[in-house]
Formats: sequence, C-alpha cells, structure tokens
Amino acid sequence: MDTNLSRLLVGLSVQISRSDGRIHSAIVKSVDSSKSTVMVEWQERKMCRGKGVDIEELCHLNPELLDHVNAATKSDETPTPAPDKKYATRLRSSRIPAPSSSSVPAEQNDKVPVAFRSRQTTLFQPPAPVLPSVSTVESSPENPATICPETNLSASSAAPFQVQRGIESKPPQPLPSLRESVKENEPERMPSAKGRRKSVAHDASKGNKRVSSVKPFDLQPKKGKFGESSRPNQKFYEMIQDFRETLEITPLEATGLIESQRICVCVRKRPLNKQEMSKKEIDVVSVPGRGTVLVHEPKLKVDLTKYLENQVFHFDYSFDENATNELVYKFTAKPLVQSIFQGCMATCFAYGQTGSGKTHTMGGDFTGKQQNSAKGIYALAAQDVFTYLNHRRYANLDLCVYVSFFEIYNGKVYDLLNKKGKLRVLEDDRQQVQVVGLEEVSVSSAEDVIKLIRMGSACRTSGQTSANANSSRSHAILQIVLRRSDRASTLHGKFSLVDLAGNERGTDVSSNDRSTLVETAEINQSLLALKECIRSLGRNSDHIPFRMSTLTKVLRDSFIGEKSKTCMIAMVSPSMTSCEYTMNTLRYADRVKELNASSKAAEAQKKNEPINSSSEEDSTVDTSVIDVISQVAELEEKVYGELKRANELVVEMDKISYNIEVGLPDLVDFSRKLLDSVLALQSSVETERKMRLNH
Ligand SMILES: Nc1ncnc2c1ncn2[C@@H]1O[C@H](COP(=O)(O)OP(=O)(O)OP(=O)(O)O)[C@@H](O)[C@H]1O
Repeated sequence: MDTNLSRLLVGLSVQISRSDGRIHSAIVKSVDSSKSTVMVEWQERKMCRGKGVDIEELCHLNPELLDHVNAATKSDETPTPAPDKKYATRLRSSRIPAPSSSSVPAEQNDKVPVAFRSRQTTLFQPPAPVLPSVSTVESSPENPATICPETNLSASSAAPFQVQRGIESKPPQPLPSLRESVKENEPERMPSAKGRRKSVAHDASKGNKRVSSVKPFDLQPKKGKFGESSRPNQKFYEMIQDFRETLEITPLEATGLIESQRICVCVRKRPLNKQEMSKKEIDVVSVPGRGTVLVHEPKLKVDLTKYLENQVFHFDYSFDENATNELVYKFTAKPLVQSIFQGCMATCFAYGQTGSGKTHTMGGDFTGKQQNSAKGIYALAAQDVFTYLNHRRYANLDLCVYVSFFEIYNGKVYDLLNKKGKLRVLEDDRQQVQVVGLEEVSVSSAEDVIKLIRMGSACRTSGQTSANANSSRSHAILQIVLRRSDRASTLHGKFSLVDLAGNERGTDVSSNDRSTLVETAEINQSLLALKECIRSLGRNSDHIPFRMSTLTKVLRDSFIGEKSKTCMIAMVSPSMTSCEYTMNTLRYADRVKELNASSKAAEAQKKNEPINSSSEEDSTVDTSVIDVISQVAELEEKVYGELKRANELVVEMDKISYNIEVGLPDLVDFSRKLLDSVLALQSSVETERKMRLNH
C-alpha cells in the first residue's frame, strides 16, 4: 500500500505551508503512510531544503490532490481494457496514459480499503515508466499529451484516481502548480529582444523521481534514445536557440561611424573554446549588435521548472564572437591614439574574468601557446602612432615616441623591460606620482614596439586558476609616451593600455592558500578603485580616489583634468558555467557607463546648463536620477571603505599569525627560562630565610 501511495505521490509538485506563513511549491520525495505524512523538498537560495508534512494538511492546501488521489484509486480498480499495440508500446516508455484509462465508473468506490477511507487517502495506479525523450512519443489526435510533449507530468499526474468518500466521480483536474508549468512551457515568441525578460520551459522529464531529486543542473552528458550523447542542459540550449531566432541582428560594420567620447564602454564576447565545445557547453550570451548584449541566465524554479532570465545590457559597442582584434581596435583604442597627439592622457582597459580574452585582445591572438603580438591592440595602436607621427598635422610638433611596459602584482610594480626589476611608486608634494626607475625605451617604428611587447609579455607573472591554466594574476600596463624633443622632453600625450588581472572572486582560484587569497583581494581592491576613478574621470585630483590602489596611483595622470579619455573593453566568456562571472563583468561595465552619463549630467548642472536640451521635463527627471546615483555612489564608497578595511585586517591577521608561528618557539623558550630563574630565586630566598631563622 505504501509503495502504491509513494508511486502516486512521489515526484508531484504540491503547495506547502511554511512556519513563517509562506506558501510555495515543493516536490514530494517520500511517503510514510503509517504516520500519514509525506516528505517534501524544495530549493531555497541554491540549497535543497525539506520537511515532513501531514497528509491531511497537504490535502487541505491542495484540495485537488484529494480528488486526484481518489480518482486514481478508482481507476486502479477499474478493469482496464487491453491496450492496442500502439498504446502498448507507449505505455512501456511513457507516463502518458492511454486514452482508455480516463473514464472511471463510480461503482468502484466500495472497493476502497477501510484503513484508507478513514484517512481519506488513496490507492494508486502505478505510473508507467518515463519516456527517455518526448520526441519519441507518437502524435495522435486521441492522445492530447503527444500534441504538447512537455505536458508529460501533467498528463501523468492527471492519471485517474479512485474516489473514496462516496462522492461522485469527477474527471481528474490538473493540479494548479502543474497547470502553471505547462502554461510556461509554451514557447514564447518575441518580436524583439526588447521587453522580453523571461522565457520559460518545462523539463520534459519533470515528474520523474530521479529528476525531481534536487540537482541544480545536469552535469554529465546524457545518452539519447539511440545511445547518442546529447548536450547537457539540452533544454536550456533549445530555449536559447528559440530566443535567438526572434532576435534582430545588426552586425557592427568596419565602416560604421565612430563616436568620439570621453568614456567608451564596450563588450567583447569570445567564442566557445575547444575544451568547452568538447564538453558541449552551451553559449548563453547573444550579441545582436548596436551595443546590446544579452545574457540568457538559466534558472530553476523550486518545482524544478527550467526557465531563462534574459538580461539585457546596453553599451557603446558590442562585439560578437566573430569580431576580429582589428575591428575591436577600430572602435575602441584607435580614436584614443589620435587624442594623444592632441595632448590627451588616454587609457584603454581590458577587463573581465580570467580566460575571457583580455590578453588575446590586447597582446594578440594565440596559435596554440604562440601569441601573435602584431595582431593585438598594443601593436595596432603602435602602428597608428607612427602613422600619425608622420602626418603633416603633427609633424611640426617634433614628437618622440617612448615605450614603457610594467606590471603590478600584489600591489608591487615590476619593470617588464628591465628584467622584472622591482620599482617604487612615490608621490611628491605636488601629488605627482612617479614610478622610480621605470625604463622608458625610445622607439622609432612599430616593429620596435612589437619586439618590446614580446619581451615584456614573456615576463608576466602567471599562476594557476581553475578557469585558465596560464592566467595572468597581474595588471600589465604598456605605455606609449609622446614627448616634445624641442622642449626638453616635456610630456605631450600618453596612452596607457592596460591588460587587467582576472576579475574572478577568491572562490574561483583552485588554490586556497593564504597568499592566493591575498593576491585575489588585492586584484579585487584595485578593480574597485579603478571603477571609482573612472567614474570621477576629468575632475580635480582632490576628487579622484587614486590612492586606493597602486594601479590607480600609477595611472593618476590619466584620470585628471579635461584631457583625460578612457575606454573599457569588458570581455566575456560565453559558456553557461561562466554565466555568473559574465553577469558580474557586465554589471561592473554597466556601472562605469551609467556613471559616465551621470557625471556628464552633473557637469552640465554645475555649469547651469540644461542636461538635455530637448525639454525641461527631461532635465527634471535627470536631476532626480543624479540624486539617486550620488546616494548610491556614496553608499558604494562606504562599502568600499569597509571592504578596504576588511582587506587590511586580513593582511594584518596574516602578519600576526606569521609572527606568532615564527615567534612561538622563542616565547616558549623564554618563558621556560623565566620560570627556571623564578624557581631559582624562590629557592635562594627560602635558603636565605632559613639561614636567618637559624641565626
Ligand atoms: N576573441 C577570441 N577569439 C578566439 N579565441 C579567443 C578569443 N578570446 C580569447 N580567446 C582564447 O581564449 C583563451 C584565453 O584567453 P586569454 O588568455 O586572452 O584570457 P585572459 O582574459 O587574458 O585570461 P587571464 O586573465 O587569465 O590572463 C586563449 O587561448 C585565447 O586564444
């Protein structure tokens, strides 16, 4: 009996009531008919939770359940006509009931055992085994389930039950939660990406006991009906493909118009790599063009229904997996090269998760482990520098080109063009920051620069993380400096091209030793500081928090004044496993862009100019937005302060524990000696006392 009861209830999605008054769905995991309870489980904050629920309470919350259970019991007793061949096959492989099993004569009520009548619970018709793939179900007009293959569970849970209360037998109704799943399963057609936030589908195998056991996502490739291995997360893959079909793609043309702006933020998506392809990873990032990037975040509801949360981001430009380094360069760093000839201090950052393509973009594409340094943004910028240098517009400036290349690792600066010598960063009375002893090499052609890039890249500090075997754990900074040879080498313009260290969190690194954690904290701190500085770009140095990290200290010149310009290229990895990091990267880039808009607005406000000349109404809206943004900025600053303090504490604790470890044996030795001398002193005092007493 218990087995029958279990077979019917286990795997069903039911509503449960929590001690705090919340009511939500959960999956029935087991049944204890002796105690009249069921064990249910659900997902909460990525954790599987469970509790025992009284069947009576369950029926109270799920009134349809009782009807279903009763109807099923009834049908269980009904002599089922022998299925014809067609249904016989289907019944072996599917939970979808044959059409004949749906009508239940009411007379069967009397056959219900007394024990169950008293509790008003059930006898169950054992569900037929689950189909491995819904597509194998034959479609027939008599079988509605085959028309909508994803309604498997509903169909099975709507299997006939037997009524035990002497009430009239009703045709079984689908449970509300199940009905909802089915509804959500219907493919949503979207005219365009805009406005579409969610696309929901239902796992074809939902309701299967094994599937309802709480596993967040399938990890192993599954075997299909014919033994072929299909993609893990096939369902999500199909949902994303469906969504992509509705997208209007506007590829970025090399001939497209380039807008010159003070802060340019764009995103580049790399293709899935060989390793990801061999694992049949799914691509969850879409780049329809016009600066838009979509992340199809795979999600699971508590009842294990799969759905997508499509997050939309807008940037100045978005580059898809087919974009070349040349195309990316043209829209990002190229306009900055020209600006340094006009006396600007420009920066171009490659930001992103480890393995997302920062070094590929800045340093050049890889053929195996060989990097083609001539194809990166560093080299492309160098080529343009020499083109502009010979241009008649700038020829009379008498400019000379110098290159320096250094890295910041754990807050320390190392010269990549001088055997990785350690350098000091000093700030003078006028707040000018100097990297003392940094080699600045005079160059006369792009080839010279490429040679220096090769030399410096070979020196970069690398470590091991789970995402990329040769991950760069340092920020690499290539500076192309223009100096006036006729004016004692005064600085004319500077372009800093920065390949930032991976932005992954501490938990992402395969090693959890203290030095790696400190390294990660240092990276995170400098990236936070960088964001703060970019958002203050162009202000007076007093308002730029450049002292927050070594990275921002050495780039101080590039954040200050009217002549600062910057570009951030946020790199993203497209695989589903990188989804969370991709979201973090895009949020970071989004904040930089958002604050750019707000700082423009703030500047305009300061000058008493209308922010948007189009209408008065618009400027009112913007003012309130600025208020909110500045409040958020203030909060962020506070959070940053706390984070910095926490980081300092970690480093301090590290030092203390080191000192304790090293000093402990000495301390023990010292206390032993102290004890010995106290004992010796005590005994001599005792001797002295006795001697005096004797006298
Ligand atoms: N757009 C792209 N097209 C083709 N392959 C790419 C692209 N971007 C990156 N790759 C490949 O992905 C791998 C990782 O890239 P890369 O080393 O540039 O990542 P990274 O972001 O610099 O990582 P880390 O921070 O760990 O240094 C490399 O093998 C690279 O060739």
